[in-house]
Amino acid sequence: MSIIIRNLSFSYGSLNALQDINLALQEGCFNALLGPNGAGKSTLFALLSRLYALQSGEITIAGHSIAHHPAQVMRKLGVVFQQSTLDLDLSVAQNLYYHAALHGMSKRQALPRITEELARFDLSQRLHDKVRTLNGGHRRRVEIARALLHQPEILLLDEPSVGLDPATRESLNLHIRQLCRQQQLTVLWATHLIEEVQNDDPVTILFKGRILASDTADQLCQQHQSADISTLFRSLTGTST
Ligand SMILES: Nc1ncnc2c1ncn2[C@@H]1O[C@H](COP(=O)(O)OP(=O)(O)OP(=O)(O)O)[C@@H](O)[C@H]1O
Repeated sequence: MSIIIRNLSFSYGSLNALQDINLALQEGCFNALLGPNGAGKSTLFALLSRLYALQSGEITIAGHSIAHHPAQVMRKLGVVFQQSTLDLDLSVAQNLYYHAALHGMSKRQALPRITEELARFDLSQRLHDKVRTLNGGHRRRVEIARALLHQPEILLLDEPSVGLDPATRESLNLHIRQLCRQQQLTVLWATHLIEEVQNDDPVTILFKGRILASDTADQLCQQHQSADISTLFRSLTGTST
């Protein structure tokens, strides 16, 4: 299941944050959305997750138009926002049960899902701890576990590794890649860190609200005769990340 975006534009007053975006994610893959600060990544996430209403263009998620079938879309989608939305004074369990309830799951239905996701992230022992006592990497893992509770087919992550140390960033990135391989999860991972992108990833480079390039990192480098994705990014945008 994938996301298809057609002719999407969005402005904040006179500022065009996204201009004529056309994009189809590769199913079951780690799709990277690469752009410097202000490129429009968070605005795109706000539209995909229905925080913002569409102004123009169309988005189809897992075959459903987000404008016409929002409930079906939300069932298929998991979202991890840039800023943490965990309640620090609730336990991990309380945060997860609350989210499960929002998706219509009873406590009895939620418990095996919570157990499974926390085990996957090596966090089973922290179930009854307050989120405040977890380090940044573990909080991120809880947020991802939460986004996966209702078994979405597509997972959106907006700069999930910001503020984490390099080793934690890498392990999070590898973990998400494993989910793509094992569960055919379709992932959209927004980042401004080029080292988080691998050569065979489908990559979209967003700059000042426009898509400058979209293909696998390898293909893009070949097409533009660039030594690597970092060099290509610099030559296309005039900036380094
Ligand atoms: N609520 C808002 N009101 C007005 N302008 C906004 C608002 N949110 C974002 N913008 C502007 O829209 C453009 C795109 O911002 P956006 O946050 O989507 O980019 P981004 O790629 O996510 O950047 P960052 O990595 O810094 O979050 C920027 O010029 C930003 O200043």
